[in-house]
Amino acid sequence: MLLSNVGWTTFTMNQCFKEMVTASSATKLVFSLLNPQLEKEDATSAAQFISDGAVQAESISFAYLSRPGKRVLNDVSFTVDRARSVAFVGPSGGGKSRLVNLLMRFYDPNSGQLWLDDTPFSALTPFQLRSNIALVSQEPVLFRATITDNIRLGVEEEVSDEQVLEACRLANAADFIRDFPEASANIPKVLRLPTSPSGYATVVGEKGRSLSGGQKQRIAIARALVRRPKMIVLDEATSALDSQSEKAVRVALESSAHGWTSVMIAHRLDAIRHCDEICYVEEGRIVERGTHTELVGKRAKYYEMTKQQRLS
Ligand SMILES: Nc1ncnc2c1ncn2[C@@H]1O[C@H](COP(=O)(O)OP(=O)(O)OP(=O)(O)O)[C@@H](O)[C@H]1O
Repeated sequence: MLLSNVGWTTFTMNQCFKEMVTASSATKLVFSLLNPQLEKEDATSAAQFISDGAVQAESISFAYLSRPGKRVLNDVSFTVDRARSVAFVGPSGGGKSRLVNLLMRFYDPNSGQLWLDDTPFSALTPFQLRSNIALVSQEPVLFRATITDNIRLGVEEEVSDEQVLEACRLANAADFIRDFPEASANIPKVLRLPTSPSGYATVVGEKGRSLSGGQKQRIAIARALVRRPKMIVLDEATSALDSQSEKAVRVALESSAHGWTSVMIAHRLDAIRHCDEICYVEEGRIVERGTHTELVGKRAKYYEMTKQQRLS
């Protein structure tokens, strides 16, 4: 999503990555290519911003420049307290992904304001914001590098092997990674995990071609977790998992157990029914909100969705 938002083609990125050896050098290059301004801000800015993980949207509206007359978000307000979870559901085209775009500050709202704790988004640099919020999208971008390097990608500070393993365990990825062959002939020793040499040193093909959709999604979740974010945004991030695997990830990621805040978007209601609050988004507005039980009790739009999915 980030790549498409700045207009880079996959072809260009592939060219860049052909000669890459380590993820850390790749990361620096990617970030500077994607947004030179970010690097500048980074160098001159601003203290690191450490959030509690509470987010608030106050009457936000948004329209694309190409369609100024059509508000894809219209007077949307919500609050997610620290370590709580909120889900956005609703029909296709309702505006859920636009909300994620605003939360990650890929765009700014035309009116209204978003807050991270008590600080308006507009007072934070993108770097300050994104170092607190990790996004996992439906189709994560993986690079031709080892699984470990794909997971460590973008993290400036030291990430230990144990942290990588723990993140993979939570993301329900540890088992399939352990069973992968190590493509040892081509891997410099320095890239191998001493604690678990097999699997993690496997080089995934370009764009993660050698992995299934569900495996890519779980690696992307592990990548988000090693950043130790205050907030995790899951945009259809488990859509390719079977229901057993999705449940394992969901239980492991419970916000209350880890202290992070989660924002989830999903079409499969099974994946979000446990959230503290569920918002039904339609035509750019939140038209229903409450817990799963409350919304089912309303016998309205959310309830209809549960019926379509045969969910009780
Ligand atoms: N780049 C764009 N320019 C103009 N309109 C856009 C653009 N991207 C999305 N839209 C419009 O914004 C509206 C909201 O789209 P959005 O992707 O947020 O919906 P969604 O609820 O996430 O849908 P889905 O569940 O299918 O992912 C849609 O009407 C869509 O056509």
